[in-house]
Amino acid sequence: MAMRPLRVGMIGIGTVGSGTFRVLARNQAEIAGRAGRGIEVVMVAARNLSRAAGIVGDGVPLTDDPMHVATHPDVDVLVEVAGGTGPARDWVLAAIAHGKHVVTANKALLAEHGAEIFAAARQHGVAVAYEGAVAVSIPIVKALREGLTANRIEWVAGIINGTTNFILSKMRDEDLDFAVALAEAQALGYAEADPAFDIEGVDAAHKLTLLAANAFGSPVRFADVQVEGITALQGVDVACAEQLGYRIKLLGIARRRDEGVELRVQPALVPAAHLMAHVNGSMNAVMVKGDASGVTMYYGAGAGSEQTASAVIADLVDVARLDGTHAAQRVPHLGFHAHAMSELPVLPRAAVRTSHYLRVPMHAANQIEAVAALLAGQQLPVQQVVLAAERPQAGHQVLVLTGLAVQSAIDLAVHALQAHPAVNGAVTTLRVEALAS
Ligand SMILES: NC(=O)c1ccc[n+]([C@@H]2O[C@H](COP(=O)([O-])OP(=O)(O)OC[C@H]3O[C@@H](n4cnc5c(N)ncnc54)[C@H](O)[C@@H]3O)[C@@H](O)[C@H]2O)c1
Ligand SMILES: N[C@@H](CCO)C(=O)O
Repeated sequence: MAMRPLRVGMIGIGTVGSGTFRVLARNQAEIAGRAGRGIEVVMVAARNLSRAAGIVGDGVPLTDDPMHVATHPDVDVLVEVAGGTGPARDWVLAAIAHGKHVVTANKALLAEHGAEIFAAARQHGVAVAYEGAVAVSIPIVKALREGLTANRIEWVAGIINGTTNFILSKMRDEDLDFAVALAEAQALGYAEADPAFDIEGVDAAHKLTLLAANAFGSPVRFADVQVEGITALQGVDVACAEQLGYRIKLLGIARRRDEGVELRVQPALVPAAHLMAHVNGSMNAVMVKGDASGVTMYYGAGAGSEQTASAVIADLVDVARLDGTHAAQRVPHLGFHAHAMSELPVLPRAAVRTSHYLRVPMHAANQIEAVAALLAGQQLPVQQVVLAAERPQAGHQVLVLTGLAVQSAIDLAVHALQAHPAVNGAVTTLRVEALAS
């Protein structure tokens, strides 16, 4: 006997919701063939009901009350694609309490309330699936949680925000102004409702929180992520990085060290020859280093309507296949079973060890020696000290690439440089990431 369709209640029918509705309808037969049964949207909550009707047609009941969908007996699985954290937490917890599975693309919700939501889901034996929340079209949660389960994961690093990568690419390739590039990303549906989440690195930090938990078996720890966005990044550094053979990318990095884990989102220099340097526009890429697998790399769209729908629907297919199994027993929400998860100390900023780029503005030309002598006195491992190419308005600049050094040593060197009479203004520092081993 054919199984009855999986009945979906959806909250939000904007960029992601409308894409999900469209792809579910277009690929109905393939999706049902994979899921073992049909997947039907039976109810949608929207703010603007007439706009929603234009997307879903007459056949799907609409409401402006999300809680009605979250708790309705005809709904088997709640798809939360409205965004935000406060009300979304209430809807999701209500759905779980009513025995419903949840699929969400809302990384802010899970980064902030994941511990509570996953605990509730375990208690009620339901799934909370969130592939669409991280690097949308790339099945990276699945890769970490299922494909790489043999490994002790050493690090995860990547470009995990489409909007900022789009802006950086436009600034570099088309010399487009930051604000114009951001407006374009918003018009294309890539940016968060509040784009400060993208450009300040917060969205990438939300995603990194979920990746790190799946990689290391540690609870979601958003508050511990060191977060730096791209708003303070200057065009001159993009050009100077190019001169040195690097490109600047906003990276999320979670790395296991002997003393603890690094969790950080920062603009960083990546070697121009590295694959990561060639991830452009709204594309994302994630690298994972496992002790057995070695380095693996995943590439795909990082934002967009149907690109995110692809992941949301994959989660729905997983739910459709559960068929009465206790969801958290089949695949734990964060890759590890709850009893096997453990807190890991997070390294403070001062203890993070990487190579660094320094741009030192000088009063006069040809003052490389002054900078080199000062850095030698600081016992900083220096790999390269060169003059920046002449740029009108940029003044005289010396560029430095260091070897591996902890942040506290860099801070001391910058302090000393700042006090040097030959130095003319603020020294800029950025991390350099080899992303090699
Ligand atoms: N846009 C992307 O590329 C993308 C990718 C991955 C994840 N996400 C995440 O997916 C979620 C939705 O993003 P989006 O881009 O589709 O946003 P959106 O603004 O395009 O759509 C959200 C929709 O939800 C509706 N909504 C909000 N609050 C509501 C409420 N109380 N009741 C009924 N409807 C409500 C809004 O009116 C809007 O139509 C967010 O959590 C976002 O972070 C977005
Ligand atoms: N605003 C997000 C959407 C995808 O999560 C981004 O640009 O990456």
